[in-house]
Amino acid sequence: MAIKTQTMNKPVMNTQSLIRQAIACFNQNDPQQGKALLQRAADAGSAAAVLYYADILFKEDRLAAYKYLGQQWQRGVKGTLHRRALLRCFFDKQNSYTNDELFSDLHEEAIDGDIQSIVALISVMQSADVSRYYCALLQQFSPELAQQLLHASYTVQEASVTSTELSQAFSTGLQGWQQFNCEKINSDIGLVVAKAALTDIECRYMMLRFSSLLQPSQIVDPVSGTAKQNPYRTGSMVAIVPEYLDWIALGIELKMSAFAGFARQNGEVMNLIHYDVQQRYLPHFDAIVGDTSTLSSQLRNGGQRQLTVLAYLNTVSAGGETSFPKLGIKVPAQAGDMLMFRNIDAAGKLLQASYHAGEPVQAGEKWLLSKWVRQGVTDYGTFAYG
Ligand SMILES: O=C(O)CCC(=O)C(=O)O
Ligand SMILES: [Fe+2]
Repeated sequence: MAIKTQTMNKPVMNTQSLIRQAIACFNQNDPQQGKALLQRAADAGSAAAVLYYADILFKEDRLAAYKYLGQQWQRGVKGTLHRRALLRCFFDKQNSYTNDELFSDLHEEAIDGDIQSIVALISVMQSADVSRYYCALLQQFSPELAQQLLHASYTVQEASVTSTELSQAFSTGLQGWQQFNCEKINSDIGLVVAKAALTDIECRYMMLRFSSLLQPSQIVDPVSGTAKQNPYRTGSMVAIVPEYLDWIALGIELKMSAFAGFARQNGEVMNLIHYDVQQRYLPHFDAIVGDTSTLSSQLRNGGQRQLTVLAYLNTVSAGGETSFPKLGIKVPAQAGDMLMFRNIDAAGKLLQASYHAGEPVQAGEKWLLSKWVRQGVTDYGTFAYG
C-alpha cells in the first residue's frame, strides 16, 4: 500500500504519466476524461500531448484541429505546423486546404530548424532548382543528414529566392505526385513499371531512417498461418508501422495508391526489404494460397491479396531483378522505379502468371519497398487511414 500512498500524495504533473493515463481512458471508452488529461499535459508544456490532442480532435472536427494547432504554434509549441500540414495533405478527405497553406506551414517550421519539414520540402520540390534553398537550410541545421541525403553541398548565399518562387515550386512538385511515366510490360497480370516515381531523397531517406530496424525476413507459414523464417526467402525487412508514418513514408504510400489505383485503406503495411549479395526470394505467389482452414483466417483481414506494388530504392548493378518465370520477364531493380502487378483475376482466381521471385543479388545490395493490397479494407488501412 506504500506505493499507492506515494502516488496519491504526489501531484501528478509528470506529463508522460498524464499521457499514459489519457491513453488508458481512450482504451476504456472514456474520451472526455482522456482529452481532459491530454489538455492538462499540453498546458504543462508537453508538445507530445498537444500533437496527440490534435489527432483526437481531428477525428471529431478537422477544422477545430487545424485551429488548435495554429494556436499552439503561436504559444511556441514546435512541430504543430508540421503536423497540420501532414493532417491536411494525407488525411483530410474533404481537401479543405490549399497548397499555399501546406507550403507556408512547412516553410515556417523549416526556417525554425524543423528537420522533418525541411526534408519534406526538399522531397516535394526536389526537381526544382529553388529546392537548393532548403538543401542549404538542412546543411545548416543538420550537416550530417544533409551529407547523407543530398550527396552535395550547398551554401545559404547561393540560394536566395522569393517565397513566391518557393511556393510555386512546391505546388508543382505536389502535382508531380500523381503523374507517372508508365511502361506497360505485360497485360496478363497488369505488369506496369513507373519510371523514377520516387525521388532520390525519398529513396535515400527510407534506407537511412529504417535500416537500423531490419530483422531477418519471414514468410507466412501456410499451415500455421504465422510468420516464420524460411530458407525460401533470405535477406531482412522491417514493417513501416503507423507510428513510423512520417511525411516521406506517407508520400510514398500515396504515390503507390495513385499509381496502382487502390484505396489506401486496402493496403497491408508497407515493408522495407534489404538483400545482401546472394540473398533472394525464391519464386512464389503473393496471393494467399493454402489449405482452407488457415486460408479463411488469413483472408479475414481484407480478403485476397489482389495487387502487389514494389518500389526499388537503389539500382542493383548485377542480379536482383524481380522475375516472372512463367512470363520470361525480368524487371531490373532501378532506383525510384515502381512496379505493380495483379495476383488474382476479376473473379478472384489466382493468376498463375503472377508467380515471381526476387533474383539473387550478384553485386552490391538491393533495397526495396513492398505493399500488398487486399480486395477490401485491412486492419492496417483502417488504423492508419480511418
Ligand atoms: O525482391 C523482389 O524483387 C520481390 C519481392 C517480393 O516478391 C515480395 O516481397 O513479395
Ligand atoms: Fe512477392
